Amino acid sequence: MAAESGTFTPFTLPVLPLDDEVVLPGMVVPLDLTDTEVRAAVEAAQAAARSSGGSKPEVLLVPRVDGHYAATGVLGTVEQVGRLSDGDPGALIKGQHRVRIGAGTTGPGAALWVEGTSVDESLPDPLPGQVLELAKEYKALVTDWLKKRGAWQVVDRVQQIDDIAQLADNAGYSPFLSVAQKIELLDTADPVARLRLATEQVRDHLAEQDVAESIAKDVQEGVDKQQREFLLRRQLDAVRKELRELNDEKEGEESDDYRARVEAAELPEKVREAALKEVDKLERASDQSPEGSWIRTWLDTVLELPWNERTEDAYDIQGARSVLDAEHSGLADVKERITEYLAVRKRRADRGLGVVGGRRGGAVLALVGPPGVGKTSIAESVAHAMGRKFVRVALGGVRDEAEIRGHRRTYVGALPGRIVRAVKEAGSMNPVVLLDEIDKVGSDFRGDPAAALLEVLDPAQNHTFRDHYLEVELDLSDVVFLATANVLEAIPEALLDRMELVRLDGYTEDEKIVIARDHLLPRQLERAGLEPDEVVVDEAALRKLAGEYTREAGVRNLERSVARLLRKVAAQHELGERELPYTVGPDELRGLLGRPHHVPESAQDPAERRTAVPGVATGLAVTGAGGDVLYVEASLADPETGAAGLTLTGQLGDVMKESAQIALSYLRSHGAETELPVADLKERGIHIHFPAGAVPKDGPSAGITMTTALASLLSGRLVRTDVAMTGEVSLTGRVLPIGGVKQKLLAAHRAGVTTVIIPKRNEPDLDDVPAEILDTLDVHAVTDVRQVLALALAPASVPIPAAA
Ligand SMILES: Nc1ncnc2c1ncn2[C@@H]1O[C@H](COP(=O)(O)OP(=O)(O)OP(=O)(O)O)[C@@H](O)[C@H]1O
Repeated sequence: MAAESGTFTPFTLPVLPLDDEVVLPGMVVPLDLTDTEVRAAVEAAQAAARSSGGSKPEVLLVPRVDGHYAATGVLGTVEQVGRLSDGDPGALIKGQHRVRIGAGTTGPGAALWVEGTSVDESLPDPLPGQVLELAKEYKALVTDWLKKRGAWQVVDRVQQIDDIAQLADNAGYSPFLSVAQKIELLDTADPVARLRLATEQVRDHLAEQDVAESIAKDVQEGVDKQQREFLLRRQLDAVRKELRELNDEKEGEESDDYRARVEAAELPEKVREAALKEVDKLERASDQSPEGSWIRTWLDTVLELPWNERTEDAYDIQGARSVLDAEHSGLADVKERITEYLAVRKRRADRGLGVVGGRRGGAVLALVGPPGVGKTSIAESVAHAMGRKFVRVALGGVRDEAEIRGHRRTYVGALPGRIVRAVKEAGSMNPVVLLDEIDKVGSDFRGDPAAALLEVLDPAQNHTFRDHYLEVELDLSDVVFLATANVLEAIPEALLDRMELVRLDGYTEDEKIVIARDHLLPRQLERAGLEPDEVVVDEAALRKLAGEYTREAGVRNLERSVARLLRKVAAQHELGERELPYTVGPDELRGLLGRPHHVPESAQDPAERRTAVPGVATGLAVTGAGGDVLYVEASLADPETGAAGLTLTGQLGDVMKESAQIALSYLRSHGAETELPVADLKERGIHIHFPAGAVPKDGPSAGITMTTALASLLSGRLVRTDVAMTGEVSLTGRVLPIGGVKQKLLAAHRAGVTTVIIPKRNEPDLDDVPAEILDTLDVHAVTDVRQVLALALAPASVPIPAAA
C-alpha cells in the first residue's frame, strides 16, 4: 500500500515509465493516456485507490533509459484525468517525493508493480549559512538565465521558493538540462548536495552560452559588414554610373586621361615606359582598391617633375661677381671662393667636360659658420648669379634615410624623398639646391641619411639617382649642391670628404654696421612700409644696436632689432605721436627698445664684475653660435667640512674634464716656480664650474683659463678684467695651439676685452683676423703658462673691491 511521505516502510505501486523525460518532486506533468504503459499504470492506480477508499491514485514515475529503469523514482499522484490540448485522453500527474525502487512484484491490472521505499530528504535544522548562500546563488543564476529569455513571470516564482529541497527540484523544469543530468538530480537525495549540483549545472550552462553567444555575435557581425559593404559598393557603382552619364564620359576615361598625359609629356624613354606600365595597372585596378590611388599619386608625381626643364646658365663670371657684391657686403674670401668655383664650372662647361668629379673634386661647396652670418642668403645669391632656380632643403633633425631617398611605394602615405621634392619645387633639372644644416643630420635605426646624401653628392653616382618612391632614375648631375653647417666637427666624416669648405666666421662691428646700413635697414624699411628717407638710423645708433642690444657673430638679431625699432616708429607715426622724417640716434634707442641687454664687462661697476673675486678667469670659446667669452670659476672647500678631490660642473665633455685634471696637476707639481701656496690643494676639495651650466662644452682650449682661475684662487690675486685667454695647457706648463682664433678674437672684441692671450703657435691665424679688430686688441702669443699668469693676474696689492 502507498506510504505517506516521511515514513520509510516499503510499499508497492504500479510503475509509470518515463522515456524522454524526468519528473521531479513538485512538478506537475500532463501524460498521454493513449500510451499503453501510461494507461495501464494510471488504471491500476485508480483501481487500487478505489479499493482502498478514496485517496488519490498513486503511481511510481520512473525514468527509463535504453530499457533500464533508474534506481530512484518519484511517487506521483493522479490529479486529474481528461483531455489534453490535442484532444487525446490524458492525465495530470504531480510528483510528490523520491522513492528508492525495490524489486518488481505482481499486482492487479496490466501494469508492472514494484516495491518502493521513501527516501530521507530531511534537512539540518537550522540551515547553515552556507546553504542559504548557495540558495541565493542558485536563484541569482536561474534568474539571470530566465531574464535573458524574457521569462519574467517565472522569475518571481523561483524567487519565492524558500524550501531548499523544492528549490533544487525546480531544476526539473530547466529545458537546457539533459535527461541524464535530471536523473542525476533525481538520484541525489540529500537536498543540499542536490542544490549544489543544480547550481553547477546552471553555471556551466550559462558559461557555455556566453561563449556560444560571442561566437554567434562575431559571425553575425562579419556577415553584416560584408552585406553592408556589398550594398554600399552597389550604390557607389550606381552613383558613379549616373555621374558619368551626367558628364557624358565613357568608362575608363580616367586612365585614358593619364595615358594621354603620359604620351604628351616629354619624358625620358625609360620613365615613359615605367609610367605607361603604371597606367596599364591603373586600368586593371578596381576603383576601390587602394592600389588605384597609389598609382594615381605616383603618376602625378612623375608628371609634375620637370624632366625636360632647364634654365640657361648665365656664365658671365663678371656679372656673377657683381650680383654677389650687390647682395652681400664684405665676405671677400667667400665671394672669391665662389667666383673661382663658378669660373671652373664655366671653363669645364665650355670645353664640354662634366662637373668636377672624383672624391676630392670638391663638387660641393660647404659654407660653415655660426648662425646669421649669411650662409643661406649667399647660397641664394649663388643661384641668382648663375641664373638658376634656388631650393633650400632643411636637413636639421633628419634621422630617417627615407627623408632623403623616399619611402617605398608600398608604405601607406609614401612620399618621394626631399631631393626629388626639391627638384619638383624648383621646376628645373638644374637648380641650386642648398642642403641646409648638414651638420644636424643624425642617424638611427631608420638608416643613415648621410649615406643617402653621399650618393646624392657623388658625381660618379648622382646621374642615376634612384629614389625609393620614384623607382625611376633621376639625373642630378646638373644640380649645383651647396651645403651649410654651424659646426664643422659635426659633419659626418664621409660627407666632409666630398666638400670644399668655405668659412664664414662672423663679422666685426664695422662690418655689421655696413651690412645693416646697406642691406638690413633698406629691407626692413620696406617691410615696415616706410620710405627710405622717412626714418634714418644713424651710424652711432647702429653701432650701439650691434654692440649693446645684440651680441652675436652674425647679424640675425641685429636685423630683428632694426625691424622692431622701425615697427615702433611706424606705429608711433600712425598714432600721431611722431613726426616723419625722423632720425634715430644712439640716445633714442632706449626709448624705443628699452635698456640694452649687453653691457661690456669692462663698463660694469668694478664690484659687479664677474672677475671681482679671486678664482674667476675669462676664457674664449667657440660654440654653435660662434665665438664667445666664458667665465671659469674655481673654489676651495673648507678643510673642515668639504670633501677632498676635484669636482667639475657645467656640462663638460671628457676632453675638458681631463684638461681640468692637467691644470690641477701642473699647479701641484710646479708650486715653487709659480710661487703659489699649492699645499692648500692637498687637503681641500676643489670645485671648478663653467657658468651657463646648461650649455654643453668640450675641448682642451680652456686649459690655461682653468689654470689661471686656480692660481688666482690660491694666491688671492684677482684676474684682470680686461684679459681673456685661450690655449691648451700641458703637464709641463706648455701652452699648446687651439682652433677658432678668428671667432674667439671677434668675441673678445664684442665683449669689450682689450688684452687677449693666445698660444704662440696660433700666431699665423692672426692673419685672418680683420685689422680693425687687431688694432683694438693687445694680443700676447705665449709658450708657457707662467707667462699667462704673469699677464693675467693683477698685482697682489690690488685691493679686492668691496661689494656695492
Ligand atoms: N654679408 C652680408 N650682407 C648682407 N646681408 C647679410 C650678410 N650676412 C648676413 N646677411 C643677412 O642676415 C640675415 C641672416 O642670414 P642667413 O639667414 O643667411 O644666415 P645663416 O648663416 O644662413 O644662418 P643659419 O645658420 O641660422 O641658417 C639674412 O637676412 C641675410 O641676408
